[in-house]
Amino acid sequence: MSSSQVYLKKARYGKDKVKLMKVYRDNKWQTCVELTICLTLEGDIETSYTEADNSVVVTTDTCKNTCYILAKRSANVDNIEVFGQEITEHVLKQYKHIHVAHVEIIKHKWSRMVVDGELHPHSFVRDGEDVTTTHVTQYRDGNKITIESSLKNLLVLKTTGSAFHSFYRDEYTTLPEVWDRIFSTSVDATWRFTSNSPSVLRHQVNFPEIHNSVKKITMDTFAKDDSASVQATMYKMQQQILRDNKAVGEIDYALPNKHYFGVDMSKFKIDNTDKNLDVYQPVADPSGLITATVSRKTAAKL
Ligand SMILES: O=c1[nH]c(=O)c2[nH]c(=O)[nH]c2[nH]1
Repeated sequence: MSSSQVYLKKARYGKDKVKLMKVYRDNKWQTCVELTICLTLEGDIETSYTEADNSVVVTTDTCKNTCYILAKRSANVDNIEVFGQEITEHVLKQYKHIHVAHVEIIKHKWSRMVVDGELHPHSFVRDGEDVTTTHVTQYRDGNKITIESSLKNLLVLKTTGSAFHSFYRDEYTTLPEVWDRIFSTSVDATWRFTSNSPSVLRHQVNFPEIHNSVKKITMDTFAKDDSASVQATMYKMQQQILRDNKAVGEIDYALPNKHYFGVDMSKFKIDNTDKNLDVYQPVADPSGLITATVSRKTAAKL
């Protein structure tokens, strides 16, 4: 293939899996924040690919150093959307040929320990594999910024209060209708903010409060809803989140339906059905996968 037939359509590079821990010390009380960061850059970098011109390359090692140095200076490492913006703003100010900065941050969970019935000042426990994340993208063009944040891997289960019946049936359908089943899922929720004003996003949105609200609404709705299906329960979560969080423009959910099927004990003349059903087989795969995006008809007010 001659070189005239191809062109560099897209290019983006940087450092992934930058692991970082910051400890804030306030007299007796200490707080720790553990992050995994991916910082990637776009801009006038084509010649590094097409002409082996490294003069335009801000090294991936520099990207890593930038994360550590800004973490050292920042009072906001815990507030991942704001810390992400601090990094994107720095990159666009420092490197005039870089036009888009992406920062993806995963915040790992360290919850304060309760020891002898009291919160401990400097000991923490990983009490769940759920994480919060953000992806901040800042563009030189128009000073535009987008922020997409998530709650991931929140594993939940309820032993009743979930049914699934009256679904479409044809000659391919074998699933029995159920009025009472186990419902378990691993929540993956992603919500978006968009603004042409980075300073509005930075100063007028309480990002940690929104993370807490998404988690609380997800768990409250999951527990309280008399679920007709994963689809219907999910939509209730999304509606409530948009109702309570005016800065959020749109929210996606992806909920795997982690099946627990009753074990067939009829061969042993044991009734493990209906009211006698209490032994289940968790089935890792295949799992259902239910997704939806719920958006505002008019843009979020920011
Ligand atoms: O809540 C559910 N939604 C489905 O679409 C579905 N499909 C299925 O087999 N079980 C379920 N459960």
